[in-house]
Order: sequence, then C-alpha cells, then structure tokens
Amino acid sequence: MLDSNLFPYCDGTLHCEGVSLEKLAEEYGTPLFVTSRNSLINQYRAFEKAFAGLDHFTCYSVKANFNLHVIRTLSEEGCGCDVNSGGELFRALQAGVEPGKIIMAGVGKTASDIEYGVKSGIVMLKAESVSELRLVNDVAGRLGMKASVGIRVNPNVTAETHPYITTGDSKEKFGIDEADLDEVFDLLKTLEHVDLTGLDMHIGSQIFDANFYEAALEKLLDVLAAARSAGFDIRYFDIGGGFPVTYEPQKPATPIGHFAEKLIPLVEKTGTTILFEPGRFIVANSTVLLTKVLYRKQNHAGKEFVIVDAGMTELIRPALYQSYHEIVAVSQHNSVMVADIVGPVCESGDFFARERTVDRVKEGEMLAVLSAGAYGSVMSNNYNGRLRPAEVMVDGDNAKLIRKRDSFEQLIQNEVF
Ligand SMILES: Cc1ncc(COP(=O)(O)O)c(C=O)c1O
Ligand SMILES: N[C@@H](CCCC[NH3+])C(=O)O
Repeated sequence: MLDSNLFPYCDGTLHCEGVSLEKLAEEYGTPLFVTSRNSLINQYRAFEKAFAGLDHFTCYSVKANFNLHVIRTLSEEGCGCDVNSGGELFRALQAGVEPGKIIMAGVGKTASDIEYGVKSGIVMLKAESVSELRLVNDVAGRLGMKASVGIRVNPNVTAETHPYITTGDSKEKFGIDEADLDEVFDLLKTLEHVDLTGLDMHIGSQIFDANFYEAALEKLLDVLAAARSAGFDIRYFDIGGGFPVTYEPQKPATPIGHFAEKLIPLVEKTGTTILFEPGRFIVANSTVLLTKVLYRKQNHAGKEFVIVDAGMTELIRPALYQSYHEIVAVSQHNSVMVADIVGPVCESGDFFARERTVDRVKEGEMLAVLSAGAYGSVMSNNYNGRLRPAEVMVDGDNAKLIRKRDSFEQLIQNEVF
C-alpha cells in the first residue's frame, strides 16, 4: 500500500513525491517503474528505529531490487548489503558499498562466486552445505586467504506464507540441518582456511507472525551455545529478512515494531552483532509500475478485459504467486467497473488482477500497479521479445532515469549469429 504523502493525488493526477506520473509517462514512455527515493529512506529509517536498542547491522537484501541507485541510496544511509551471487556482489560494489558491509548468501554458490566474495574481503559468506564448506576452504587455500564463514541453519520451522517463499522448513533446499551440526563443527576444526564467525537463518518472506521467528531463533540460540562450547568465536548472528509489507489495505502487515519487541529480548544478550537482511520491507512500497491501457474489450459472457502494455514480463508476482497488487488510475475517476487487468504476453497467466473493481479507465489512459518495488524489475525478462522497462527515481520535484528501457539490439546482443 502506498504512502499517500509520497504518492499523492494533486489536481486529480497521481504523483510520485512532487512529480506527476502523467508527465513521467509522457517523457519516458510505459511500462515504467517509478521509485520514490524518500520512501526507501523512510523504510530503512523505520527499520533502524525499531531495532535501535540492539547491537545490530542491517544488510539490505539486494535481490529484492538491485538497481544501483536503490543500493546507493540505502548505502548512503549507512546500510550494508546481502548478496546472493557474484553478480549481485558486483552490483553492490559498483554501487559503492564497502566490502566490509557485505554478506553473501546462496544455496548454490559456484567456485567463482566464492572466490569473488573471499577476494573482495566481504564480512561473511554463508555456507549452506558440507560440500560448500569444503569448497570455500579449497578456494580460500588456493588464494592463500582465510574465509570468514557463517553457517545457514535450517531450523525446520514452516513460516506461514506462500509455499514458494518459505525457506526454513526441512522440506526445502536451504541451510544445514540442526542434526548435522556436530559433524559440521568437527569438520570445521580441520579446515584451515575457514574461520567460522557467524550463524544464520532465513525462514522465508512476507511473514506476518513473529512467533515463527521466535521458534527458529530458539533453535539458533541452541546452535550458538553448541558452537561456542565447541570453541568457535561466533561474532555474527544473522536473523535474515522476511519482514512483511501491506499489499492490500484489508490485510495490513504486522508493524516492524512488533517484530522488534518480540525479537530483541531473545537476542540482545548473545554477545554478537545481530545481522538483518530485509528486502521487501525496504523497497516494496517505494515503487509503482506505470502502464498504459492499450485496449478494452468485452466478451459475450459479459467479461470486461483491460489490456495494458505491461505484463508478467515486468511484474511476475501475480502470475507466479497469485499475489495481490492494488491498481489505480493515474487520473482520478469517479466511476468504477469490474474487469480483468491483463498484459500483452501470450500466456493466460499473464494478468495483474482478475474480476477486480477498478476505475473505469479508457483506452490510452494510465494505470499504476502499486507495491511493485520488491521482486518487480529484478524478475523482469525478455519473454515474447519484450523490452525490460525503464526505471525512474524521484526525489522531491526531481526525476532521474536510473535504468534505460531495453532496445531491440540488446535483445540479440549476446547471440552469436
Ligand atoms: C537469504 C535471504 N535473505 C534475505 C531475503 C530477503 O527477504 P525479504 O525480501 O522477504 O525481506 C531473502 C529472500 O527471501 C533471502 O533468501
Ligand atoms: N520473489 C518472491 C520473494 C522471494 C524471496 C527470495 N527468497 C516474491 O516476489 O514474493
């Protein structure tokens, strides 16, 4: 749900901060992602305020939105980064984030991801299997270095969220089972190029109930005690991300302060720096996807379709997770209709909303798909020969292009023909 202070209607037109979305669509075309810089800053500060009493460091999970300007805006506020691959590490470093503020996750890191992380001197690589620990040791040994490593523990806690984004259950591929950790500690004592510095969990995304964190943390605290009694100097205790946002006004997210109240007492006496990896919480509601109504049509069954110029190629969340995104007209209307809002892609799953009451827009008018800042642009693709959209960041009355629209030439540039 948008912050109406940052996305207000002025003279009947939706704005991002001080800039009219109509004007942005005219200047940059559609589909277009428009991000409020101050929304990013406000969310980061709200997170920091909630956990202010705790010795912690926040590493924004760049997988949610890896645009260089988004990363840089947060990094200028003092935030670090959580990256999931060499490619994301490259982005974070390019955006100017210091390696000493970066941690690396990833269930399938390659030797080159690991080498890049170790060479760059990041804070901690989070290992997710025994084989990975051995590989990290080999890579670091070859480099003549010692790698700072955290173990991602799979706490076997099934957080209630969409099944595709729950990650702390033992049915999922993530992390190392608690039951295997004694063996892991024994192995680590033999690995000369690995320094176990942290423990880590991440139980999923868009989690409303803090009890799931509590249940997982209790297990991670047992692991901390076991690691210490095995002689390891654990400095980082990483709780992951997953903090929720409101997509539907009828389903408001649990406030971040509630998570802080529940979690701080559990971890404040660990004698470690607590790491957080929020992604969605920081970026989801910072961005709208602007799209133009190409056609309207009714079929004989009385169904109304609004065909827009953005689709699952720009925002795949409704197709992949049946996610709800609010949709509003950029020019205010005073009458509504029930329609399917669908994209141009040749897939029946290419819709933003079905049977939704929306403003009675006409062809050529603009819609804004809200809460498109997390897992939006980053998951966009060129299926159907679609051009990934441009992105604009607004700060007060200023708008800046932060990503150009793909071109036809880019569609074939890597093909050897
Ligand atoms: C390891 C890890 N950390 C952090 C995140 C960010 O999650 P969210 O965007 O829900 O905060 C994810 C994604 O779920 C993740 O896999
Ligand atoms: N892409 C998912 C979130 C994935 C979280 C990454 N582990 C979404 O849009 O909700």
